[in-house]
Amino acid sequence: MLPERSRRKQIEQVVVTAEQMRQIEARIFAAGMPVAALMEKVGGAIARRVQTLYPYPQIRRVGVLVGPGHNGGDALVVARELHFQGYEVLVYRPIAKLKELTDQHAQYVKSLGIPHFEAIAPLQDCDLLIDGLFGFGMERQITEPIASDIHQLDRWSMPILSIDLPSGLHTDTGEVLGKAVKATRTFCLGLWKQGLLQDRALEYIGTAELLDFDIPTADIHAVLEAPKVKRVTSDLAIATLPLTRPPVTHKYKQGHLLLICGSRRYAGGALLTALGARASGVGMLSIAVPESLKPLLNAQLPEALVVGCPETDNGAIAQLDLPEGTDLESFQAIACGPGLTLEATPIIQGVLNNDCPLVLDADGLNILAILGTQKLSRRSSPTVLTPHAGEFKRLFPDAPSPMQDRVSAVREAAQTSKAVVLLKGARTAIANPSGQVWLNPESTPALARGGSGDVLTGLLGGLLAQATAQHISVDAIAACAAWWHSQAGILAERERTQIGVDAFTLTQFLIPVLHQSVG
Ligand SMILES: NC(=O)C1=CN([C@@H]2O[C@H](COP(=O)(O)OP(=O)(O)OC[C@H]3O[C@@H](n4cnc5c(N)ncnc54)[C@H](O)[C@@H]3O)[C@@H](O)[C@H]2O)[C@@H](O)CC1
Ligand SMILES: Nc1ncnc2c1ncn2[C@@H]1O[C@H](COP(=O)(O)OP(=O)(O)O)[C@@H](O)[C@H]1O
Ligand SMILES: [K+]
Repeated sequence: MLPERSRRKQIEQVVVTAEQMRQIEARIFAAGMPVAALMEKVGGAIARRVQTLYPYPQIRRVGVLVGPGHNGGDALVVARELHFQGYEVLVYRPIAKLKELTDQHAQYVKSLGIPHFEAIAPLQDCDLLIDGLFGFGMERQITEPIASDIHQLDRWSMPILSIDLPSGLHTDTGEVLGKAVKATRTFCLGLWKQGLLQDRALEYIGTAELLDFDIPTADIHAVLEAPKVKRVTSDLAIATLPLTRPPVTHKYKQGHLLLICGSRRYAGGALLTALGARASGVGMLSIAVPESLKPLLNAQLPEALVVGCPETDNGAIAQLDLPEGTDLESFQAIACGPGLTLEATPIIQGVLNNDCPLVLDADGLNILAILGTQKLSRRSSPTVLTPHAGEFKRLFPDAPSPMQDRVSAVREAAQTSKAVVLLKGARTAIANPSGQVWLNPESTPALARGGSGDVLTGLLGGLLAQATAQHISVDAIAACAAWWHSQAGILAERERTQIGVDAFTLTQFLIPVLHQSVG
């Protein structure tokens, strides 16, 4: 038996599809756990949590939405338990034919005098709704009259608690199947369902939490073979950070990062990338910028080695002018792209042909889209691409749309390009060429602001440079950078409101949030 804390840490990292959850459940039932006993255990846990969050008598009237499957069965157990705790419970049951176990619960609940309604209107005056219409068995579009009834819920103002996932969402892709419940809270049962970590599901989920019901870890491992989908938990990210150094070391042993960024037109991008890199703790930071940006960078980052490069007429880098005795392979990592403009194409060609771990962002990606991602498969060092959805579509026009199933999109992009791909968004998704996917579970729309991606590029470059000697996988480093970046956004939002998180401010929260997270 794993100690509770360690078990909790492990299961918080696991992400499953509906099919994987079915297989895990099937193993538990085959081993002898009665289905009815598990439903009782799950329903009981939900009911206890409801009583904590929505205590009687502040909340008196609870409407329970019951579907035909075991999601509805769970909801009926909750209905019964809340009834015995004094709540006034009403059941909405739009589908008459129920699965056997669900039907038994429905009969018993009815026998207790809890009213059942086919229409939604009688639930209008409830203080709380519990949504047990459909869970991971949701398999087709929601049709009338249920679609209109769910639509009606949007006009009501009481909180809605969804069991497992908001009814109407596809468990894996987060797609709305016709119409979906907009929950205030979601209690995800047992293991995180992949759909809850997809951008397009976010406005339906509300505050999500995992309700553990003691799935044996052996069953999880038996079903989830690598490559897996993992949630980037704080524990995972912190374990990847270069937090402690050996007592005897020197700056070049702590990684040397080269940033190549900026143009006369986009000076700020270079600065934000550099400030992100600074926070990473990288031992040595070199920054190649057009000559005219050198004074700005020197003034803001006195510790960095700023390399002023010859410029094109428009103020882009015309060629890299590295110091005598230095070439691109002298660095542990190179990060380039922010603010370069398309005139820097020869520079990108140069870094692609070199053997050094590489992060490409912004114009680096726009140039790569023109050159073609096939170029990457010839590289012997790792490449990380950090596109937002627009850049992603230009780079990978044949991949699934990043606006839809982001897990499939990022996985296919990494497999075809042989790069680690970090697809930015509300829930950033990262994949490596072997199909491993990481999903960053927490962030804030405060980050949807010009320049915040540049900060991530510098931060990631700095982490990559420090990790090259440590044999940490590049996708784990990218996941760690995404986690750190969004946690800084969350802290900055808390202290400064959502509109107070400009990209420069974000850089100022990278170290405080780390300090807070690692204690
Ligand atoms: N055995 C148990 O007691 C456990 C139950 N759990 C609960 O069971 C749920 C999964 O149960 P089920 O597999 O029964 O599936 P669901 O309860 O999610 O729904 C399946 C039922 O809905 C019907 N259905 C699907 N889409 C429909 C649509 N668009 N319109 C009308 N009907 C539709 C199906 O024909 C089926 O009868 C989980 O989400 C969870 O709530 C598990 O979480 C924990 C273990
Ligand atoms: N709605 C959102 N919720 C959370 N994070 C977001 C959201 N929108 C954008 N972000 C994050 O903000 C950053 C924006 O990066 P990017 O689009 O490259 O902007 P820029 O190029 O202006 O720096 C990414 O890290 C992305 O994940
Ligand atoms: K549900």
